[in-house]
Amino acid sequence: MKVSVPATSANMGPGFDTLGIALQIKNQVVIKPSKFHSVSLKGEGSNNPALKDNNMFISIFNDFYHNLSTKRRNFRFEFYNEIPMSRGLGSSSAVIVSAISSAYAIEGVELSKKKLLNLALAYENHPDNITPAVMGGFNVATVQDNEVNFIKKDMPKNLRAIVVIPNRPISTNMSRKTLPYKYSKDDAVFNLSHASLLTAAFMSENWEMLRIASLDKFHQKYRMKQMPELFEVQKTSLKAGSLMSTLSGSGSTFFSIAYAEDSKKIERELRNRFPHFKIFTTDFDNYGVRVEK
Ligand SMILES: Nc1ncnc2c1ncn2[C@@H]1O[C@H](COP(=O)(O)OP(=O)(O)OP(=O)(O)O)[C@@H](O)[C@H]1O
Ligand SMILES: N[C@@H](CCO)C(=O)O
Repeated sequence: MKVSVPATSANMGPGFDTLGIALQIKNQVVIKPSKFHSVSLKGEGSNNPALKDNNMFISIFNDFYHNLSTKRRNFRFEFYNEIPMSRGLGSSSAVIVSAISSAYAIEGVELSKKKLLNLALAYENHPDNITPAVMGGFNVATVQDNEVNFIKKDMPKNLRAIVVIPNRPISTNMSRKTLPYKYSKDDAVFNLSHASLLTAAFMSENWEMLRIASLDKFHQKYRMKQMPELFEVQKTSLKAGSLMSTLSGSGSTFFSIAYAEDSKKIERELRNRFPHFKIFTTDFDNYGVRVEK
């Protein structure tokens, strides 16, 4: 059995804890019944031996598997990870979503994407990464009475994402602690109006509006101060022709959207300026988690 889950970029500027989009960068796990428990890791995280013993995937998988099954089978878990950890590309959401999906699939128990999303919420209480990880596409999501309510929009083929992945991680938990406890009414109205405009721009495919609509006063500047080069990444990307350029989730990755025909030039300029960062262009994912039995 094989499960794959896309990377996600959350917030998208002003949509703190609300907006998110799925990318064609994936984590994949292959699970096979086996005499003994074993784990193999390729790609991101493979240089971290602790992940073989103390792995968030295995612990969430076991929570669900032990609830769903009376049998005590052992498995071999083969992880192929493309999503870098603690870089703001939804690595934790991908693990949560794939672990829950895998436990249901291995037991042959039906699980709708809507139920999966609500189960994932118990492990990550903001819906902006888990929703696109499950559904794919661009998503607006809110939580009411422990349920995610969302609207999804498929991304068109003429746009690309350009990601700039710094060589240092930022932990989401730590980074949330650097944010103000309270915001002024002016800042609240600023973010409300920009997030609304950004959502309307995606829904109506008014891409030229993104440059203004993606401005934020809630979180980016506080987080980017931890890595001041990110201000230059943003300027370079916008100057080179990106439609928008925002901190991805809690960082440290910077995420830009551009027309397909502009994306390679933007990628080249970013690479020239920031040779020590990992920089590439990718498509959007419109499907979300995929289970192959
Ligand atoms: N492939 C993986 N296997 C096991 N655990 C992982 C994996 N990827 C991420 N994790 C766990 O998730 C933690 C990273 O979560 P964190 O929320 O800080 O970053 P992120 O999800 O990449 O960023 P963001 O939420 O801003 O997009 C890691 O420290 C590790 O505990
Ligand atoms: N909305 C979340 C995304 C990262 O998980 C944050 O900005 O902290």
